[in-house]
Amino acid sequence: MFEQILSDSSLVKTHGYINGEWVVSASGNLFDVVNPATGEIIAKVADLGVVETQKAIVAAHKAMASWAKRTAKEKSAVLRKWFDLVMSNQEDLAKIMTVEQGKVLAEARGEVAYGASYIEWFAEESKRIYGDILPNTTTDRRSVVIKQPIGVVGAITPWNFPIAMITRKVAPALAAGCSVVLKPAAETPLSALALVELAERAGLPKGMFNVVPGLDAPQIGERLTSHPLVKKVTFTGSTRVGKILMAQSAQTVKRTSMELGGNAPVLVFDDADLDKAVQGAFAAKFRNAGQTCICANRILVQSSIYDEFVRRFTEKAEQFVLGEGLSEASTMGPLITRNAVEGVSTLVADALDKGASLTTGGTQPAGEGYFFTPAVIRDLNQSMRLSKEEVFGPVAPIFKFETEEEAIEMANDTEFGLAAYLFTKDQSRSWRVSEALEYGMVGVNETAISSEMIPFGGVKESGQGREGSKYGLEDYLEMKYICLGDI
Ligand SMILES: NC(=O)c1ccc[n+]([C@@H]2O[C@H](COP(=O)([O-])OP(=O)(O)OC[C@H]3O[C@@H](n4cnc5c(N)ncnc54)[C@H](O)[C@@H]3O)[C@@H](O)[C@H]2O)c1
Ligand SMILES: O=C[C@H](O)CS(=O)(=O)O
Repeated sequence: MFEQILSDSSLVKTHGYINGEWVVSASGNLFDVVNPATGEIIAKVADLGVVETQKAIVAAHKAMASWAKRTAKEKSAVLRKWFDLVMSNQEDLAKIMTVEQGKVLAEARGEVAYGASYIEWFAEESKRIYGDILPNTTTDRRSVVIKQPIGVVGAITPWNFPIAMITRKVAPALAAGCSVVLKPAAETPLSALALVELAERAGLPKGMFNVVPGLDAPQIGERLTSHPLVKKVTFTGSTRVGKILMAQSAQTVKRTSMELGGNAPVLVFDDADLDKAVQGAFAAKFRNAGQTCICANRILVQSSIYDEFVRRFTEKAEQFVLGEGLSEASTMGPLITRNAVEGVSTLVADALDKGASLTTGGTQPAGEGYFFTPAVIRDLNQSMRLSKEEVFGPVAPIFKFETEEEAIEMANDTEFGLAAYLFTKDQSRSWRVSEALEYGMVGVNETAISSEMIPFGGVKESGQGREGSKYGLEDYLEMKYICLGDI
């Protein structure tokens, strides 16, 4: 097994974690965790279901009372200790992530630090939950607003950022005083289980953070969205699943936070710094082998610089070294599954069938891993699936536009609204276009826009709520108005 590459092999956990105990499935079932670079089974994890989810919810509910009695500073200290432990185990966590998700080690190390930054940030924010005293209509009363934890949080997360998508939810939930029942993606449970092991080592009380790995996501999700003790559902994943969870949550009027699908356009105007635009679009496209929700999904380039942009972008794409993420020589890993490769291949074939052309890549190398050579496609049109669908893979469709108005129309022609980017030296254009783009986040001459200090989230069918920043706690707090009469 791969544990021998770790300094602390006890971080590899294969049971669920409920109420401070490592538990096997009531059914005795296990599911395989596969290394996408080799197709090999690297672990067998307990396949938990409704029975265990129910137990986790009850434990989470009971645990909140004692956590609520701790001061903000005491909560902060536990979160800070958790942050310190994640960072001191960064290398092991990165290796666990690479073998189960595939991303190259350098990216995995970066994600561990990025995920840890949310714990650090909310360790501090836990001391900044403020209320309010409001003016009144009479002099014999006082109006007070206090903030209280919303309650037990059900969380469901994706495989593409196996640590950061979890800490971006669990850290603010704990900071706000909420307990959590998490169902991680079945493709990447080991990262989630290592995280909760470190939370336990940090002194987080039992029941405050529970992890329910399981293959039957719909049944676990149904429990989390319908149980009356769960007051909040927070989800990161596809818009398709987000809609299911929102509908299920409506039956008990749960509050939801949804971080859903994306279809990010990159607008490159002819007055842009071309090198900066190529580099920015390239980084946004190929991070995590193109498997991020804010990846450059459509690259829109003004006609006068189109050919030169395509040439320079292609030149960079041809430099990737595909390989297993543990190898320092690799600069791009595999996709998450064989199905993901087939999905990306189908999108490329559709574009080529309708008249587009490849300038590089677009092939499936021989071997057991789920690799796809980074593809650059030119001369596309709006009839092609790549103009509408989220690629979630290393394929860069480069579209041409003539005018600013046409670029904005193309960019907004999608049900998604997560992130968008534009490159221009014209300051008035940067404001004009940023305000016209129907997206929750806009990068101007920059595509590395994510951090724990910004409000991450989308509009339209990319979701609701924000994660991170000074706004991030609000999703886990309820506001209570107290009217003090007879003053
Ligand atoms: N907005 C963001 O911050 C963000 C971040 C990462 C990924 N995503 C999006 O996620 C998608 C890719 O991730 P994915 O393939 O893991 O998404 P997915 O929606 O297939 O799965 C996400 C999670 O939901 C679970 N799930 C699936 N069906 C479910 C159901 N019926 N009920 C309950 N849970 C269910 C999965 O097991 C997984 O844990 C892309 O669309 C990407 O844009 C968005
Ligand atoms: O895939 C979605 C992630 O939220 C992207 S980022 O790592 O937060 O930029």
